[in-house]
This record gives sequence, C-alpha cells and structure tokens, in this order.
Amino acid sequence: MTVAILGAGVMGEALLSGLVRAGKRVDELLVTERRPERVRELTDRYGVEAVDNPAAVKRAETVVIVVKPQDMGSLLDEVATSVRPGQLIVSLAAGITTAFIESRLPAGTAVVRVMPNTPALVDEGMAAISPGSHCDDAHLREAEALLKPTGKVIRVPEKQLDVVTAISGSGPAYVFYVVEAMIEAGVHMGLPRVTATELVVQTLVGSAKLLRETGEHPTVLREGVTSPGGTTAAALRLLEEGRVRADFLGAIEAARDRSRALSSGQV
Ligand SMILES: NC(=O)C1=CN([C@@H]2O[C@H](COP(=O)(O)OP(=O)(O)OC[C@H]3O[C@@H](n4cnc5c(N)ncnc54)[C@H](OP(=O)(O)O)[C@@H]3O)[C@@H](O)[C@H]2O)C=CC1
Ligand SMILES: O=C(O)[C@@H]1CCC=N1
Repeated sequence: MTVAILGAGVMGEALLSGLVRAGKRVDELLVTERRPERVRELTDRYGVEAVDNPAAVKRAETVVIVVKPQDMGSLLDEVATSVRPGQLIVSLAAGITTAFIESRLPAGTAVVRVMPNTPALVDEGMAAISPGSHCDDAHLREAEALLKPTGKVIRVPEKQLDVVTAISGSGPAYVFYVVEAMIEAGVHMGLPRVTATELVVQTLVGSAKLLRETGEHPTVLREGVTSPGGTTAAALRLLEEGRVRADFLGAIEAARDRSRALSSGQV
C-alpha cells in the first residue's frame, strides 16, 4: 500500500524516517518537495522516489500532507482533481480543520487530522488524531497504524486539537527551552559546557522515566526532591515569585490561540 508524503520538511521527514525504520518498503513510499536540493537530500538519504504533488496523489492509497498551514490551500487546489474515492487523506498541519480540507476536495473524501511531535524522530512521538466527517473506524485504524511506529497515538475530538497542538505539538520546544536555560545556568556558575549538558540531559531523561514508570503525580515526585529547608525549596521559591507557572499557562494559551488563528487563514 503506497503512502505519499506531501511536503517532507522537519515533520514530514520524521514520519518518513519512522516508516523506513519500521520496515516499510521504500518502493511503497513517495515524497514531494518544492526545492530540488531538498529532493536530492531525501532521495540520497532514504532512496525514496520524489514526484510532483498530483502524481503522488494519483499513485498513493494514503496521502499525508505535511506542508505549513499557510501552504495548505494552494496545495489542496493543486491536487483536488487527482483525489479519488477510497483514498485516505491525513493532515499533520497545525490549525487546519478537517472541514477546511473536505471543502477543497471531492465530496465524501475521508480526512484524518493529526497533531504529532518531533520526538517521533526517535520513536517517542506523541500524536493525537481526529476523524473528519467522512471517516469510519477503519480510516482511524489506518492513521493509527501509520503513526504507531513513531510513538504513542490517541484519539481526541477535533475541538481539542488546538489545545493538543499547544501542549504536545509545541511541547518539545518548551522542554528544550528549559534545558537551554539550565545548561546556561551551569555554565554561568563555572561548569564546563559539556558537563552542564550531560547533567541536564540525563536529569531530563531520568525525570521523564520516573514520571512514566512510577505513574506518580508530578507534585509527589517534586516533593520527593524538595528537602525541608534545602536547595530545591530555595530554587522553587524564586520560580514561584517569578510567576513561571502562570507564564507557562499564558504561553500555552498563546499557542492554542495561534493554532485557532491558523485555522481561520491568518498568516
Ligand atoms: N515541526 C514540528 O514540530 C511540527 C509540525 N507540525 C506541522 O507539520 C507541518 C510542517 O511543519 P514543518 O515540518 O515544521 O515545516 P517545514 O517547513 O520544515 O516543512 C514543510 C515542507 O513542505 C514543503 N512544501 C511547501 N509547499 C509545498 C508544496 N506545494 N509541495 C511540496 N512541498 C511543499 C516546504 O518547502 P519549502 O521549504 O520550500 O517551503 C517544506 O520543505 C506544519 O503544518 C506544522 O503545523 C505538526 C506538529 C509538529
Ligand atoms: O510551531 C508550529 O506551528 C508547529 C505546530 C506544532 C509544533 N510546531
């Protein structure tokens, strides 16, 4: 069953590489890209065939669209006449609703909207999927099978997807931001950068495993680190005074609002 990935940038390549790692035959994959140098990179790296958008849609059973939300309208217009009954269209674009995609494609086209994230590159992705109005359970299972090799997949109502985008879609960037800040703090206080980086990355991996493997509430785990009158309490006090928790809420609301704005065509 041929899968076409339209727009293989950061997220499209994460999916492509995951499918290849999971043993998907390269002759059952197609990619499309705008720039010839990007096409060469992908064909050299994966041995995958690159074609134009209408050709990819004609030859594939499943079409995965991974262009930026701002490029979605023109791409759908370009491929609409190539879409045929029975095909599944999967969109990974932030903000773009299944209703918008359906309105640009032949009546009755099955569309699944996905919000993935970049840890898919190491098979630890988090993806949430929602059905369009012409999807049945088989379509959702097909989308799940496509994404499962690169991490976890959950089903959510589409009205939750803007918040999902703000939490897990953009989430890795918030985590990397905190990691950067902790490394810089270590360097500021005299640690070699390589030492600070090793300390922070292993602390992050260890804390994530602790959360996942114990299933404990994060508050309980944080209390376990916070000795009475100790170092952690001193640091957390400053974070609370700096309203960092409230800032996270505001930042994630801003991401949700941006996802909503993208759905109404704001560039
Ligand atoms: N990056 C992330 O962490 C996540 C991204 N997403 C979603 O994935 C989508 C892609 O994001 P991302 O990978 O970061 O962006 P990129 O810009 O890296 O990838 C998009 C790619 O599509 C290409 N492209 C644009 N228009 C066309 C076209 N008409 N035909 C073929 N290729 C085209 C772009 O080419 P060019 O460079 O020339 O513009 C680019 O290489 C977005 O909709 C985003 O919302 C979702 C979750 C997480
Ligand atoms: O920043 C963005 O718009 C995309 C969607 C989620 C993560 N990256």
